Amino acid sequence: MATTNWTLPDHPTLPKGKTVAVVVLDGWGEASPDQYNCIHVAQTPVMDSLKNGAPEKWRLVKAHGTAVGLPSDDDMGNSEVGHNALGAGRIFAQGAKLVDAALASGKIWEDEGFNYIKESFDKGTLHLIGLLSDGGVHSRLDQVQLIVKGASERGAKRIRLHILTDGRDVLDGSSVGFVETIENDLAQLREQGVDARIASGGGRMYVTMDRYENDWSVVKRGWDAQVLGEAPHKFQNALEAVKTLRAEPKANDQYLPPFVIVDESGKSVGPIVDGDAVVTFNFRADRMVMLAKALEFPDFDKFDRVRVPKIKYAGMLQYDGELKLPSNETVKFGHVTFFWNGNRSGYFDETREEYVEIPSDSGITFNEQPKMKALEIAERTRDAILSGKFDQVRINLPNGDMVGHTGDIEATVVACKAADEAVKMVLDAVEQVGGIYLVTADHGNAEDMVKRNKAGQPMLDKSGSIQILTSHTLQPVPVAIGGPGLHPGVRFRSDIQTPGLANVAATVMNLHGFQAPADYETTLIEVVDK
Ligand SMILES: O=C(O)[C@@H](CO)OP(=O)(O)O
Ligand SMILES: [Mn+2]
Ligand SMILES: [Mn+2]
Repeated sequence: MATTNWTLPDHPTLPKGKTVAVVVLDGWGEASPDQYNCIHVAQTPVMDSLKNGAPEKWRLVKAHGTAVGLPSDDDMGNSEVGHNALGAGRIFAQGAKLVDAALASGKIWEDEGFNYIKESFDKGTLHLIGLLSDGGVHSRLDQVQLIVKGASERGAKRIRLHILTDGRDVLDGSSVGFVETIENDLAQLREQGVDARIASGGGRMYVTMDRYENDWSVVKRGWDAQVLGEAPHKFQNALEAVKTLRAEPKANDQYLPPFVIVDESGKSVGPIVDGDAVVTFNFRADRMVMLAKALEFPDFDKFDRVRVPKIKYAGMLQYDGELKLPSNETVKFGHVTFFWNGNRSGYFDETREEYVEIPSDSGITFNEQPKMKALEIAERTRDAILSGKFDQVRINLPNGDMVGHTGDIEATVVACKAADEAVKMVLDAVEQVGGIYLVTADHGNAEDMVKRNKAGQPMLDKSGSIQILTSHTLQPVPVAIGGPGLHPGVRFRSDIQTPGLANVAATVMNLHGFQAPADYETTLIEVVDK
C-alpha cells in the first residue's frame, strides 16, 4: 500500500524558524463605515494601522457562501465553516450542503443512520431535537420540514419535535413565524393520521445548545424538558408558548425559558422513553456535542439524568470525528482547535501541541462584559510567543462576535476596542521575538448591526425602530501580514481575484518556510526582490 508522504516541500525563498502568530478576530468583517458599523465606530488603532499602513500586506478575503463550502452565496459565514476553511486550506462541502445533497438525492433514507432509527418506528416515537430557524448556521427549517415529511412517509407514526428558538442567526422575534410554519406542517400530518406534535422548547442559549462544556446546566434544562417532560412553563401548544413567553419584559428568542407541551390532564405530550428514536437535526457540531454525550455516554456525571432512556440515536452528521459522536471545551476555545482540525477533538500530537483554554464568564449575556477575556487571552498569547517554545501560536478573539450577537451596539463598540487592544499585545510580542503575524477573521458580525434593504439602508420595524441584526453577515474579512520576521519581499499577490479563507492555510505554511500541498487553495503571497 502506498504511504502518504506528509513532508512539505521547502519554500524556495522563505526561511524556516520564525515564530508565526495567527490571530483570528471572531465576527470581524469589513463594511462601509456608518453608525451601525461597530468596528468603524470603535477606536481600533491597531487594526486601522494594518489596513492603512501597508497596502501590499492587507487585503480582503471571502468568508461566506460557496467560498467556505456553504450551499449558496446567500449563506452568511460562521465559525464552523470559517475555521474549517482556515485550518483545511481547501473548500469542503459543509454540513448544510451535505444534508441538502442527501435530501435531494434521497440518499438520506438509505443511509445507515435512518435504517437504524427506523427500527423504532413500529412501537416507538421519533423525536427530532434542534434549532428551529432558517439561519443555515446550525440547521435549516426547510430541511426539518423534509425530514418530518420523509420520516412520516417511511413509517414514523408518532413524531415529537423539541424545538430551540433562535434569534441569533435570524431576527429576534422570528421564532413565532417559524413555529407557525412547522405547526402547519404538523397539522397536515395529523390530518393524514400521523400523530405529530411539538413537545417542548426553549431558547438556544438557555436550553440545550451550550458548547465546549461551558455550562452543563443549559443542557440539563433541555434534558429535563425533552427527556423527562418537565419544565417550569407548561402550555397546550407551542405557538401559545412562544407568544406568551415573548410577551415577558426583555424576552429574547435566544433565551426563552424551557417549556413543555401538555395534554388536557397536564401530562407532557412527548417525553423520550425506552424504545424511542432520537434525531438531532442540527448539522453543525459544536452546540450538539454536549447533548449527544448526555444521550450516549453510559457513564456520565455532568448532571443527574434521572432516567436514561434506551433509544436509537442519530445526528444529521457525525459531530465529533474523534469521539465518534453520535456513535453510530469555553465559548470559542474549540474554534481554533476542534473546528480548525476539521471537527476533531483532542490533540494530533501531544508532544508538539498545547491547547490553552481561557474560561469565559458564564451565566451572563456578553453585552454585560463586552471586554470578555480578551486581555487574558492576549497575555497568555504573549507569554507563549515570548517563551520561544512554539513555531506557531494561534488564537481566536471572540469579542466582536459574541457581543455582536447580543445586538447591543454600544457594548459591541467596547468589544471591538478590547479586541484591538488584544491584537496590540500580540503584535508587540511578535515584534520582540522577530516573528511574523497573520491577522484575520472567520466571518463578519460586528461591522454591521442593522438589517438593511437591497439599497443598503437600515430597515425599520412597525414601530419605526431600526431592526437590529444579531447575526453574522455576508461581508468579507481582512487578512493582514507583517512583523520583523517577514521577508521584506513578501506581498499579497494581485492575480487572485476572489480568494477566501481557504487560501490562508497555504499562506501560513509559506510563512513557516514551506510550500503547501498541491491540492490546497493557492497562497495569497508572493516574494519579490527587494
Ligand atoms: O454562536 C453560534 O453558535 C454561532 C451563531 O449561531 O456563532 P459562531 O459561528 O460565531 O460560533
Ligand atoms: Mn465566529
Ligand atoms: Mn457567532
